[in-house]
Amino acid sequence: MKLAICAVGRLRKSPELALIEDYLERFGKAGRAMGLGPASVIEVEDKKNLGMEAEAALIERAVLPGSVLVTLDERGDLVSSPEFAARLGGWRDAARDVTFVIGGADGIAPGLRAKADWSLSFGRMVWPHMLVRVMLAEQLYRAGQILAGTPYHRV
Ligand SMILES: C[S@@+](CC[C@H](N)C(=O)[O-])C[C@H]1O[C@@H](n2cnc3c(N)ncnc32)[C@H](O)[C@@H]1O
Repeated sequence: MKLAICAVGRLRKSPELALIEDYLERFGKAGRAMGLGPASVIEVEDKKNLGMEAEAALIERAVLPGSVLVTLDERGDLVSSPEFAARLGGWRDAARDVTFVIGGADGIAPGLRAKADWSLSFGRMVWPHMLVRVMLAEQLYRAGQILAGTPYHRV
């Protein structure tokens, strides 16, 4: 099962990048024995600044073929970490790859949002897209730990 985080904009060397790399590496290592992952980051960049629709076209080209399309959106579903883990486990059991899409400064174009299989919210507040990448990477690692039954996740 492959996972991709498809995001708008290039993340340069930064504390956020270090966190993302760390969580995704740990997720990949722990997930190998469970058929979870690996997870990679695919960055798209609208160099001409043509806006949300142009970004959406770039994102659609980068989506893993045949994958479950999940948009990260403050208007999406609010779920607990165990619920998120259960979804991930279900996709794994169904042999589905998953692409998570994080929008740029203007968000995700409505047309692309309408194509999503699921929309996930990290709360009703709007977070900077670089932080959303970090939060998603951590939740993937956490989900792997929940599915593995380790004590990392405590309620
Ligand atoms: C700065 S936000 C853009 C917000 C924009 N006003 C909009 O209408 O979507 C950039 C991206 O971060 C993600 N994001 C921001 N806050 C989020 C939240 N609470 N839950 C899930 N994703 C979020 C979304 O993918 C969003 O497109």
